[in-house]
Amino acid sequence: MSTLTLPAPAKLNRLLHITGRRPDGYHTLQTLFQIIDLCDQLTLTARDDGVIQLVNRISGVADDDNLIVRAAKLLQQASGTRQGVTLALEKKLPMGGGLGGGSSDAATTLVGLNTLWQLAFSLDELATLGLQLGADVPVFVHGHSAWAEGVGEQLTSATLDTPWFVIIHPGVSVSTPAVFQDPQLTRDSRPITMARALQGGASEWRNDCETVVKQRYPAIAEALDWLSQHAPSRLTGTGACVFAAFNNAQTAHTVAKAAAPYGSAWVARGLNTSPLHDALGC
Ligand SMILES: C[C@@](CO)(OP(=O)(O)O)[C@H](O)COP(=O)(O)OP(=O)(O)OC[C@H]1O[C@@H](n2ccc(N)nc2=O)[C@H](O)[C@@H]1O
Ligand SMILES: Nc1ncnc2c1ncn2[C@@H]1O[C@H](COP(=O)(O)OP(=O)(O)O)[C@@H](O)[C@H]1O
Repeated sequence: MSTLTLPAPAKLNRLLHITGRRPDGYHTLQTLFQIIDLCDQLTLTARDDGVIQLVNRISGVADDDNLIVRAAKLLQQASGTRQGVTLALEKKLPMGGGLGGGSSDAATTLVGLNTLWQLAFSLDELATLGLQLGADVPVFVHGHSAWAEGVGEQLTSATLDTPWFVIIHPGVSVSTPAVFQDPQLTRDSRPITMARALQGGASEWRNDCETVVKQRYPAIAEALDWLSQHAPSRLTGTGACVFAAFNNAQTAHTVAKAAAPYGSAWVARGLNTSPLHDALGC
């Protein structure tokens, strides 16, 4: 097997609480990550000359900064393998939208190359490597919806409901560092247990970044206010995407169609296991 074509799914933060700030400035979080069936697609072709080659560039991202190139180099270095890879990424997920596409692309690279290069790293080892690339990489490496703590790396698998989500990208780009630096950000939410999060009603199912993000980006506030007329709606991550859950596909498609004035809209199904892991049988 010298070529693998694999999905890199997106995630939603069904809730996101900020519980504190570490001495290094990073914020401690509690979040419920849900994997969804909206995916990028990555084709990895093994090569024996050690070269890591990217065939299609992402506009605005230097090749050496592309998370799939960084993930492949990291794994090559960690394993000492002399093998290389040609990487072809079909990008469907909006960048910087809080859907975790870049992190998921990196995770698919790590998990896919582990198979292609026959390295036998465990998922825990790959997740630890992936954390160097971004806080959201470990959940995609483990491939299950999860309760996350710390900066998102302390994971407990969780089984969530699997509704159809309407996701709207209001077309603005959110600066994650600016949101986390905002003096008005709520950063003292009381830590809760996973059981409480899963049972919790509307008061727990909130995103602490939302107030600050709505103030800074009126287009996001407008999309949230509009979507909230149809179902309870929230921001994912630090945005820019907002989402709401529906219990049937038809209603979700009707709402997504009507969302056009507020941005690009998608319908995606909530999942508990990652299509990446389904594809590899792991
Ligand atoms: C908050 C989440 C939830 O999923 O947002 P999204 O990225 O998905 O929107 C993520 O954990 C984001 O993690 P990650 O994507 O690795 O964050 P980065 O872009 O590297 O963070 C940019 C900057 O935001 C701040 N930052 C980020 C994460 C965190 N837990 N505390 C922070 O204070 C830091 O200043 C950091 O330098
Ligand atoms: N393969 C990649 N796909 C997406 N973004 C990437 C990739 N490689 C590097 N990046 C950079 O990572 C940033 C965050 O990407 P992404 O994970 O899509 O957003 P978010 O963290 O908001 O969910 C992008 O704005 C881009 O500059």
